[in-house]
Amino acid sequence: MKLKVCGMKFTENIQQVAHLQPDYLGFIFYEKSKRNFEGIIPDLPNSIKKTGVFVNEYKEIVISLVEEYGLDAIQLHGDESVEYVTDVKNQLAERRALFIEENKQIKKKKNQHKISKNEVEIIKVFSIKDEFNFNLLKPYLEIVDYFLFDTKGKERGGNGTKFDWKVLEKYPFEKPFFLSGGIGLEDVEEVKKILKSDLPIYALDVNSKFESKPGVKKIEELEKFKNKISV
Ligand SMILES: O=C(O)c1ccccc1N[C@@H]1O[C@H](COP(=O)(O)O)[C@@H](O)[C@H]1O
Repeated sequence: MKLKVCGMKFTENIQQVAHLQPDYLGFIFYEKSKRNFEGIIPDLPNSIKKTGVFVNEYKEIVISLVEEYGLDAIQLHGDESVEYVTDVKNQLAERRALFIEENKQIKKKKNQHKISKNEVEIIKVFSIKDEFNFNLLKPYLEIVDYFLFDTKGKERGGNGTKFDWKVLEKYPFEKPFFLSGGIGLEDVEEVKKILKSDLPIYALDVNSKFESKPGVKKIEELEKFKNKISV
């Protein structure tokens, strides 16, 4: 089971969490969030996918932050339409092809912008309250790599509350998804139960339930969680 730790903010804390070797580290690029990221991402092992979280952001800004930070994945956490996601995906692919071509010609070892080794993964978020119409996901199936299910709440994300995972029993697709929304150490048994189901859960996404304050993750608790879910 993959693990994504989201809402990273401070260098030392990022390095400590990276030491636990999660599969994804999330950086929120959303000014209204208490976890809005503005710093420099320290060097991370290649195994950790740097993920930018965006909420209805201008496409140009998404693309420029992907390049500035060498993001491996983008998590679209707003009301991004199929057209929006398709356009971002195409633009990222074009920029990548151009970058590779330029790099071949110039044979420069160092470039102004970083680029991920692989194509940028696209994770589209849908927030769930008590029920959900999974038909809404159909048009996204061809475009996105993963869905992420979070809990609908007052804030766009990081509400720290769980939705009723029973809703997922009606998930009709094979497309793998991230399970998110208020997951904490106290949920280990319930998490283990849902992981035994036939649902294509690809990763668990944790955030505010492992914080001492917004953006600061509790390392020992994260380590315990990681160990418990990987047994
Ligand atoms: O955490 C935030 O502040 C945030 C703001 C805007 C969009 C997404 C945000 N976080 C994402 O919310 C989910 C669930 O977090 P939590 O476990 O309920 O705290 C997670 O995917 C974060 O990426």
